[in-house]
Amino acid sequence: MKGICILGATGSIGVSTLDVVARHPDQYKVVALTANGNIDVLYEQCLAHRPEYAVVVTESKAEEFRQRIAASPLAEIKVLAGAEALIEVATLDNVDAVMAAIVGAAGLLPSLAAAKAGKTVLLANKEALVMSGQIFMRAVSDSGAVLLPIDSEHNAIFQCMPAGYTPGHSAKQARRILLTASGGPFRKTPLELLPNMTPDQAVAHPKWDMGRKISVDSATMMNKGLELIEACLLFNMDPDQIQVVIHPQSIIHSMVDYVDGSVLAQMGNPDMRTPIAHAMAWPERFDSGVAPLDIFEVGHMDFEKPDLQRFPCLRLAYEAIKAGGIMPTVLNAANEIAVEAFLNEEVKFTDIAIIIERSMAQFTPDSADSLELVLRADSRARQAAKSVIEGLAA
Ligand SMILES: NC(=O)C1=CN([C@@H]2O[C@H](COP(=O)(O)OP(=O)(O)OC[C@H]3O[C@@H](n4cnc5c(N)ncnc54)[C@H](OP(=O)(O)O)[C@@H]3O)[C@@H](O)[C@H]2O)C=CC1
Ligand SMILES: CC(=O)[C@@H](O)[C@H](O)COP(=O)(O)O
Ligand SMILES: [Mn+2]
Repeated sequence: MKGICILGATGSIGVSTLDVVARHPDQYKVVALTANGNIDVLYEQCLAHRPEYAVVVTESKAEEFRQRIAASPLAEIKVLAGAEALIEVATLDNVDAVMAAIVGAAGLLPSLAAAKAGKTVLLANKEALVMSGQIFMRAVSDSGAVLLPIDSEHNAIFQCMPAGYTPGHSAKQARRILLTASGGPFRKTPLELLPNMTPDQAVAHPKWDMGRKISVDSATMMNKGLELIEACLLFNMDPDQIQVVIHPQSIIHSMVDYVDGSVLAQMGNPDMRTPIAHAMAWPERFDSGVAPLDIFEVGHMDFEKPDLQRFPCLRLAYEAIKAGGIMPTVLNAANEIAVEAFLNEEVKFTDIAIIIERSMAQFTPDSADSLELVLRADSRARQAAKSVIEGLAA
């Protein structure tokens, strides 16, 4: 029996993870669940899964949650508050696996703590890896942690790697990765209409049901930019070895091209329970609840080159990873600020790329060799992006 801690339990990945956990009560026991402030969903999850710990990051919500728990049949659950508590539960002795599913930079410190503690890290929180890069990968190799990709493309690539492959290493006979992308909701939208796209239109992903931030990232294709950087780190490849391919059906979740000309692909219905179950059962397999793929229903599959004029965020991500140093951290931080402003209707959809580009222009690719340097770059980039937004509004 493995103990699991789910960071970001109340989000889209967290809910899918608990769905998989519920199918395998003989293999997984929920030790800890965490939320930022969504205590209604957290309460229902506690009722269903009876964790030892529940963490609510927002202090006022944590107090409300404590009172609700105390007056319920769940009184034995220990309720912790604040961001420090995320680290505490991610490193508990009886936690074997940590699902890193907090959105954005807020997930970095607990995910990194899990890696340093030698846990099996099920990594959905791509922003944590993009912003910390080699620091994260070194923490994994130094501690002997097991790092398993949850992001559908990276999980697919991992499945297409040779037997015995460990993330972070080169697979010598693999010469290229074909990283698939749906193209998002605006793949065919006339360019002149893009500035008018609303948050509701941007989060209406054609194939995947996800949280709001990653859905906007898919619409700008910054999601693919972050995934490009994630793939360079996880599979030890140069950005030039990674070809982004728009595949609107989202049935192939990525491919690996080998030196002998073989191209291996992983396919399946677009449902995150597949990569989650794959990683949770690895190196075995177990049921995810996902229906078998109806290949006749799929009928045919299309592939297109991404248009960098339509998707400037993808170009910015290539520039950031090629520049190196703190630039991926800056890219990620500026994107988080820009997406938040867009979701709050403070800036236009097309301003997202402008904000990131103008923020990046204020930085040089200085060293990102320590956590302190990364956190400082993250904070400075957020400030830069906020100043750009003020400039746009003026
Ligand atoms: N959704 C998907 O299909 C996929 C997601 N991913 C990645 O997985 C991660 C999670 O995505 P997704 O589940 O869609 O996101 P959601 O927005 O649905 O969920 C985010 C989770 O993080 C919590 N959270 C938000 N802010 C904080 C904070 N400051 N401190 C602590 N916890 C916080 C939320 O808590 P609360 O509910 O209380 O606000 C919630 O549990 C992202 O990094 C995303 O890129 C990767 C591939 C696919
Ligand atoms: C499910 C998943 O892994 C997402 O990251 C997905 O890839 C988003 O779709 P896009 O290809 O549109 O970014
Ligand atoms: Mn993905």
